[in-house]
Amino acid sequence: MNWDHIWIDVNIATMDKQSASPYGVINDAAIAVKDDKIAWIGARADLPEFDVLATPVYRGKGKWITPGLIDAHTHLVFAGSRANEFEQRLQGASYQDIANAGGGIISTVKACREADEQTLFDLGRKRLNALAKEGVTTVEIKSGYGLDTDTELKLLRVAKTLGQHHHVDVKTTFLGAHAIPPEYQGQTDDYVELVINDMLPKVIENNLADAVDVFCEGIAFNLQQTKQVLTAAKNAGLAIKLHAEQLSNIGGSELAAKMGALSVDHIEYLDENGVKALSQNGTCAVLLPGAFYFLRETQHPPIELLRQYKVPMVVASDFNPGSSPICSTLLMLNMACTLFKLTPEEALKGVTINAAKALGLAEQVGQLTVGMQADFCLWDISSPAELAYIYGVNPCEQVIKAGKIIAQ
Ligand SMILES: N=CN[C@@H](CCC(=O)O)C(=O)O
Ligand SMILES: [Zn+2]
Repeated sequence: MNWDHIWIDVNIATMDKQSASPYGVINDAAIAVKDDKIAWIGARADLPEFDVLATPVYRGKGKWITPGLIDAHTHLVFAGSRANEFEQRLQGASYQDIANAGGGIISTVKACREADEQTLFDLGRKRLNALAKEGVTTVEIKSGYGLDTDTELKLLRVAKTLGQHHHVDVKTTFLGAHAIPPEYQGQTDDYVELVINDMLPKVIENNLADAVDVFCEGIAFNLQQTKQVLTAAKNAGLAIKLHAEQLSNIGGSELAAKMGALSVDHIEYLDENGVKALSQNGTCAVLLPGAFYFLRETQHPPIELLRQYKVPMVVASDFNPGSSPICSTLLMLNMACTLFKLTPEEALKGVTINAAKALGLAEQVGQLTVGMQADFCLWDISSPAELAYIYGVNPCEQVIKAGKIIAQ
């Protein structure tokens, strides 16, 4: 066998959906890499003969390998701080009160319009580095803090450039319909027209986005406006997804699922009809425990129904300055278990195999099987459940991205 390198003396949580064992575990395993792909994986005892003199062999000393983590929902390119709003909320103001008074998302919009690309890039790189250190190898980044054509394009360009300069793969999402900008107050339909007829064509022309998202909510865009944006995106051949049912239930998830959305995200207020729609259309449910925690929400997402209807559950950081200023995908595993009662295995699926599906990457990443991209991490843990159990001492010892060993 002619491989680039091999890992032995490791236990592997493959997250292989065909495996009968929890986490797809293979104990005393080996994994071989050729080019950017997994060339062989299995029990070490079954490892075929290979050229021992020509192939570097790395020993994991009994540690664990998992797929590289995937954060399927972030807003990590932004400028400014909203610590003042954090203080206001602690004194009793709600997230909606602050948004209605012209703060919230709009306050970050002002900061992003003023920031130049280099500043946004530097801020984004720091945050991407923080995620990467904890084993993240793929991340989704949304725009949505520009709300005018130039700034939306600027944010997407920065996100794309981050992906080109970093070993972490970046998928970009155009979220022009995130909030109504001050200059369009009271004219939401006109703003939607700008999103569809000016921003979206330029996003497409410059190949800046893989998907389109909308914040479908009482304080943002209604069902009809949401449908218009998602239809335009679909017609242009882009994937669609939705911020939905975060603060109320206005039926966005059902609409998006029926339109073939990859995912609906937040979904605290999702009801059984909505869950059924996700199940029937193969739409993922993206759970964002960081926002639930930071906004001290009380309405829990319908985890039991999602299980019952076998909807793939994804766990993501939603890293952003307003509702989830927590730049750690790993911490989300713990929060998904403590706040939403996911099992550690469900949580880990939520940042690997299911997160890959939510980004349309199920054939490339998210599980460790032959032919998949060689994105994996070596962890200093004694079982995979430890990734969700303990937080604060980074257990990520090594990252392999597309077959390359990344200096940690
Ligand atoms: N819910 C809408 N958008 C973001 C929050 C953005 C912000 O408050 O800046 C979210 O996913 O939570
Ligand atoms: Zn979000």
